Amino acid sequence: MFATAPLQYRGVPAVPSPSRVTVAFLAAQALLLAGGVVGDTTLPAYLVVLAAPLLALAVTLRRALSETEPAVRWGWACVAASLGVWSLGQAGNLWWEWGLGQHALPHRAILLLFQLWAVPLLLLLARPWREREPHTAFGLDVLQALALSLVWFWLTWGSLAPDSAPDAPGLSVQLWLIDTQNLYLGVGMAVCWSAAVSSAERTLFGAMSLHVGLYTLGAALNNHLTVHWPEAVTPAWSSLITLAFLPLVWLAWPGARSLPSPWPLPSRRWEFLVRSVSPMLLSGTLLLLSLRLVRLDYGWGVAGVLLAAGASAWRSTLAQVQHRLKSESLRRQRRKLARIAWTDALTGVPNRHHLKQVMARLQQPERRRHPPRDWTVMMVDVDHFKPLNDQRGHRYGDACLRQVAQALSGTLARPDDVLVRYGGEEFLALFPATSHRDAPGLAERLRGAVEALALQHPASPSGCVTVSVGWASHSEQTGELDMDTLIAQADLALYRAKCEGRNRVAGMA
Ligand SMILES: Nc1nc2c(ncn2[C@@H]2O[C@H](COP(=O)(O)OP(=O)(O)OP(=O)(O)O)[C@@H](O)[C@H]2O)c(=O)[nH]1
Repeated sequence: MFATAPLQYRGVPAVPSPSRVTVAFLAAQALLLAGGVVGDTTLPAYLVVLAAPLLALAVTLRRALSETEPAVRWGWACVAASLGVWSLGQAGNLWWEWGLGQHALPHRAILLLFQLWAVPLLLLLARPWREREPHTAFGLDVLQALALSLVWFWLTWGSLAPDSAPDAPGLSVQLWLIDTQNLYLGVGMAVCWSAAVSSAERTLFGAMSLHVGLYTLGAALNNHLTVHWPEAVTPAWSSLITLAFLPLVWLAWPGARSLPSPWPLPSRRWEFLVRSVSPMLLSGTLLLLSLRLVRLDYGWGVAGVLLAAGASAWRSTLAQVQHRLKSESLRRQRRKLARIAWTDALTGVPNRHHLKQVMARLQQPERRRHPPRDWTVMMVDVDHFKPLNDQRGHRYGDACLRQVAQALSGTLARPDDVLVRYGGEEFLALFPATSHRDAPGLAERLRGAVEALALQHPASPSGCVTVSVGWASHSEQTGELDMDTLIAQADLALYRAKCEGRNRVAGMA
């Protein structure tokens, strides 16, 4: 009987479930911020808002380390990196407002950190999933994602004075730009979610769609209310942005159940479309935003346009090169497979499939205009092969077959002559443009070549391995060539040679 109780590992502490951790976090947040435990000061709110992404960072990093699918591992690592940058921004906020007592817009560097949060997420969206790419393409993607974030930063905050108050005129336009950026990332994640194939991929993009979606909503509410209705936004309310990070804690928890998808499994065409378009996402968006930036800052705008154009040109060149290399290697593999498929593994001479190929080639239109007038087919069979196997073993029999095949091949003189292994110890030789006048001499050459090998055969009357050959010839004057009939006639002739005592040739004109 096997024990059915769950195994207990001594010394390993029980791992809490993601639901317990999330609920505990929310309870702690509620205790801190509601109930008047700490009043309405900003410090606890800032600490809670810093704790949530740090917790999500720890969980996603652990998930990245334990993930087995390389593409998904890379994805979780990107998420962890973005959470790290966001946490830095939040720490900056804390220092700015609580440490320095500033209540105007945060320092530019802090705003920049909140913008750079998007860089790893842009890279996550732009990677061609599961495809290996050269390092240069990745380097260019990193450069473009950075440039895109900087351009976005420029467009959002560039025109605003550093010391603007939270209710400065024109600020709401900037906030709409932030919303657009968050929405862009959220829609991107949802599209990737809809094209995800494996359950690990679906969990990653599903969790990120929830995270970015909630973050977009929370940030929009927070930012717009702060500008238009400042008294409504207490630190307790704005700390609810933590809700955006908790789905990551829940879903990225190693071993957590995978997220059920609201979409049906993607069709091959949709998956293909999303994966093919995503690498061009960065260049396209950078180009559009840089064109907008040109009006504000000509130099940087043009630099952005050039980077986007150069990167997409480089990418398409790489794609061309990769395509050429792949099709070249496919062609080589196809040739190799064809060689394997048409060659007899034991003797190394062509097999029966090859015979069909040869027949098709000889009857190609350009050949049909001047087809060979005469054809000869020969069936060659090793004599007394069964007793040879019985007395000397199959290994010796195989070695003899190999040598016989090589000797027979060696007698073929013209490029169109073919020798194939037709069955166990039976070979077929096809001689186009060979008439019944030349056939007996050729057949004798085949027989003699094997006899000359002088391979020991204790059960043969001659003491060595011999073959019998039956030949049949077809001439143009006798009508259309029917290869099956010709082979059947050569077989009959072989039977005659066997009956007449073996180690001889017999034919049918
Ligand atoms: N070692 C070896 N034996 C093979 C192979 N293919 C077929 N054989 C053997 O070849 C033998 C053919 O036997 P038979 O058809 O009776 O012909 P035979 O003994 O040569 O007699 P005759 O053709 O009448 O002279 C069988 O024992 C097969 O097992 C092979 O690839 N390797």
